[in-house]
Amino acid sequence: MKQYNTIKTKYPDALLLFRVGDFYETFGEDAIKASKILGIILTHRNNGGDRTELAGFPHHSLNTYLPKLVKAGQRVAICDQLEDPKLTKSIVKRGVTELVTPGVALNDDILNAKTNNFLCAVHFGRKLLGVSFLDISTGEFLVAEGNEEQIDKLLQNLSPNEILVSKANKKEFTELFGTQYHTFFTEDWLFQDDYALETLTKHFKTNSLKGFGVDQLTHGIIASGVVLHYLSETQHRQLQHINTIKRIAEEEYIWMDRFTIKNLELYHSSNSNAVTLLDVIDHTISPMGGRMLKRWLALPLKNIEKIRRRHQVISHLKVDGTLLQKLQTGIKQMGDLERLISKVATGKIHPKEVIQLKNSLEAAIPIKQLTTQSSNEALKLIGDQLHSCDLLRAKIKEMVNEEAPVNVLKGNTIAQGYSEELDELRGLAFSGKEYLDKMLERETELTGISSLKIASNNVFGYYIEVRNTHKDKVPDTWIRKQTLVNAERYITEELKEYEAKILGAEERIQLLEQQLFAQLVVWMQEYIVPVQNNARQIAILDCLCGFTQLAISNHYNEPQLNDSTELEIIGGRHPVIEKQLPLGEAYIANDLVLNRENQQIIMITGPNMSGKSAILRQTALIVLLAQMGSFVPAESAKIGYVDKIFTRVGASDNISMGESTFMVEMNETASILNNLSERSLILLDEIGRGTSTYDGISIAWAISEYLHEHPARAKTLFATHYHELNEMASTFERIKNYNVSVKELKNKVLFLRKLTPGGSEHSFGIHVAKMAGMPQQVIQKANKILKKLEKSHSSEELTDKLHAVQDEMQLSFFNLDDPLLEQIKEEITTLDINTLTPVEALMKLNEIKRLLTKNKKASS
Ligand SMILES: Nc1ncnc2c1ncn2[C@@H]1O[C@H](COP(=O)(O)OP(=O)(O)OP(=O)(O)O)[C@@H](O)[C@H]1O
Repeated sequence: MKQYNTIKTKYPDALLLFRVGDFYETFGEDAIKASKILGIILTHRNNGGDRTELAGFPHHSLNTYLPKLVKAGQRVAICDQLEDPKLTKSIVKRGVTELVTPGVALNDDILNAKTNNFLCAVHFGRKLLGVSFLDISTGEFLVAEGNEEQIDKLLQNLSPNEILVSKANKKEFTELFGTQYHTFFTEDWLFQDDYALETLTKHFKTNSLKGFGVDQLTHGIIASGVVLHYLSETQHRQLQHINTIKRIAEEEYIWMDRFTIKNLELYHSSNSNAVTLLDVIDHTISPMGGRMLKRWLALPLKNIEKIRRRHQVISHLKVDGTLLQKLQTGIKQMGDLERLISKVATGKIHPKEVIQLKNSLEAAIPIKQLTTQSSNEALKLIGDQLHSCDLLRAKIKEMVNEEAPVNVLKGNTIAQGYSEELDELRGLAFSGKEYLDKMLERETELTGISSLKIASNNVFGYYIEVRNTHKDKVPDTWIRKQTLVNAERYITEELKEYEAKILGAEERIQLLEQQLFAQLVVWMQEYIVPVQNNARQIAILDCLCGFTQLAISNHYNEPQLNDSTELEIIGGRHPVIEKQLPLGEAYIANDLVLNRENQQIIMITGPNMSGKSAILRQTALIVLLAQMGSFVPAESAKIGYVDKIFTRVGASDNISMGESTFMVEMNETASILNNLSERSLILLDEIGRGTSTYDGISIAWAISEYLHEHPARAKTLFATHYHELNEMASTFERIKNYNVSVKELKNKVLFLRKLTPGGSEHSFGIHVAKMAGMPQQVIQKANKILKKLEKSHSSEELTDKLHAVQDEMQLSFFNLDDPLLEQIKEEITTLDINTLTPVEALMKLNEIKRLLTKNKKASS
């Protein structure tokens, strides 16, 4: 226990698995936790009067229990016996050989094949935050920096399994990013620029980080340094596969904030059973392809050329079905190249996996041939970049047995014919039977005993057994070892010698196989870079083949990307909803045009359940799919590439805890209005409905007007129940009204789901209530109340009032030509909010106030 306690104090935050003989034991608090998580029995033992809890499991079950502990969010320190207990008289030496945490895992049972397992660190700088992501199982190492929103978005997109934050920023981190992540709060001193730079340059064996193009990211570098430091702290020191660090070049990708990622249900859904976009579009067949697709979804491109290249490959493969099939057959035969080669680097690969690696590389050969011969440039490029790894494959073939076991100690790993010494020893060990048969024959003849038998047991090894009837014929040189009822067992000098030779040979074989295998693994490390590159090319190819499959099976078409700012979708569909409809029900396709000239904002009205949200979301998803490089669920689509997608859903659809839901809605919307660009696509779904009708209409009106008047003229779809907003179209030239049509049949509503020009008169909420099976009395009463209300608050009255306000206020900020207001506008627009402290902001406000009051006094 003294030894245990000394080791435990070094790992206070981890659950310590303490090897005792054939068991891993846990004590005290750890035992209570382990027994709960693993469902193993909790016992007690008295320890010099103190009662200690105890729970353990057999050491060979580590692979079963460890993943459960890590998946439950535990950091697990594995403490092993560092010497052979037989060779020591005192207490056996023990030490922690690995610290497994949710973000640092190499074990296949912990990892999810199609998902990266990122360890992340977030550094809080004075103005910016730095972030770094590292997947030790694949070798990817990424870095970025930005404001809270940008970091938040990256965290959402890359879903790290563990985040390291300095203790000093614990509160700040939880306030900004919530509590949904596994976090580990580390010592503050680690977050230092010089220490980080030293850690990184030492690892990469470079003088600076210039070569990686990340030397300017001071905060990102600090975060990256912390991540690398953590790896050594968790006893991971063989990291040759982490050979580069890449900046996440956010400016190259569509910007989506976290609300948008959530609202569009790209890869998570608030309802865990719901189907996400990823579920529908993922037709990849290799683990690395699956991981790549997630990355593409998180980071859709803006570069038209790059996007087109992906589309061209899909067009090509769609026509050449045989090529597609052949490529996919090849990809299917591959293991997880990326993770296999990482295991080579970390020295954790086992013989069977080496064979898998070889077979995977072999499967790449026909793929290389097929693609290099292709007339498609992008496919040809993939082929050219695939490395055939001839030497590596040949060496594995020569050295490792095709049927090699998982555990090298099981023997038969090194192929026959590779090592003369090994072959000789094997001959000796395996020719034993023949040797014993000969010995038996000889002794039978010499002694004249016909029923002699040679066998072995664990107690005294090889023996000769003589039945009692022949006892008296036994030579004097034999030594009696055991007496049975009907027989006696003897050993002889020759048998003992033979035994020693065999046992020696077996031990030597084991040692030699281990040595040779270890040498091979070290030799294989030369191939880390080419194999990693192959994995990347195969991942890209897998994604593109998957997109082709998707286009074929779901009838997607090629979108036309251009650098205009216009969006024209003909016959567009929602990729997820169309797959969910009951059998026989067809999804109704819709056309939609948005541009900055005459149709910038579309107000979509229509009853509940008519399909407003579906149109909004499908528009964003079609753009997103197109810019990921996929075909789209539409007859045709012309897309002026988009650089930001914002979506906001009215509060009652998006109930969040704690903060007022309306407040949340307004916060979210404010951040859109502050980040508009000419290429933004904005989807507002029922914004304003979280408050009273008048409040809601006023806010929705003001937001739409702001968007209309803003010089960016961002393309916007606004779904709303407030048909009063239809009035805006008469004043604002780029606002157009549409409705999702329904047909009224004798008090019933038939959803036509067609987007048609023009506004709609009322909301049909009561019809939907009726459809939902609300009792008849409730429906009748609601109808009566509605009629009364409509009489007393006619919506015409309301819209007249709105017009009056409009004339009076000339709300538009941008049309004001008062020189003082011009000056204030100038002041405000040139402010750099990012660098402003709260006090400076107050002072600025005070200054503006003074300007205004001075002006007022002067004019009075
Ligand atoms: N074009 C379509 N073709 C077929 N079914 C559709 C279509 N659009 C929507 N639906 C179906 O109608 C349901 C309701 O659509 P949606 O949520 O878009 O309505 P909504 O008008 O936004 O309703 P609410 O105002 O109540 O939020 C969808 O879940 C889907 O099942």
